[in-house]
Amino acid sequence: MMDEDLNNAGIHERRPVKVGFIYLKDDDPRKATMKKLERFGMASITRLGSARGMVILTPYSERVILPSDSTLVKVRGICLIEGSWKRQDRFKTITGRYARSLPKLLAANPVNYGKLQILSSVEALAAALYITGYMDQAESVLSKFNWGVTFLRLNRDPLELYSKAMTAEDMRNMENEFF
Ligand SMILES: C[S@@+](CC[C@H](N)C(=O)[O-])C[C@H]1O[C@@H](n2cnc3c(N)ncnc32)[C@H](O)[C@@H]1O
Repeated sequence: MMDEDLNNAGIHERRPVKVGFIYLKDDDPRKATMKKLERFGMASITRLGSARGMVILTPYSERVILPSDSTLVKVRGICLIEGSWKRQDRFKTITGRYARSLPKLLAANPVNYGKLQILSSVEALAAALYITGYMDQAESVLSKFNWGVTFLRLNRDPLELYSKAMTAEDMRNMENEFF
């Protein structure tokens, strides 16, 4: 491999996973976690059409995210649905070819602290990044929130284990170990 190719390969490896979000404008924009990441240049609003080509995170997907989705995530990017949990009817039907749900985790954000599965968008994003091997980016997005580090602390053991799951069945068994 030529030096230039090696450099390009290195740059490609270091480039962060692309992060998008479908913005339903349900919540106060000052509180929406994806709007905050947008201000830091770490996420951008995505139209539904483009989002369908990304890995959409939704609790309604029957396919759980797995470590083997790492390349898919790198190539396609991750898309959150930034809407209110109180208006789930609005995002129930949003899905796509690469949609994934997350295994069970605890929320650490002040609105839903300690609740299972009711994650904020940034927590869901960080979990997906962690499970697929992008731990640095997971820490980096959470670092913008003063409770972000608590999410990793609260879920450290399950996340470590989930990041070794080979199959959806493995993942289910692992979830049962914790919750
Ligand atoms: C309902 S919104 C609420 C966002 C909140 N308003 C905020 O400021 O972060 C949370 C989003 O995170 C993702 N998410 C949360 N929990 C999830 C889970 N268990 N599985 C997959 N995605 C999840 C989904 O994209 C979901 O729409």
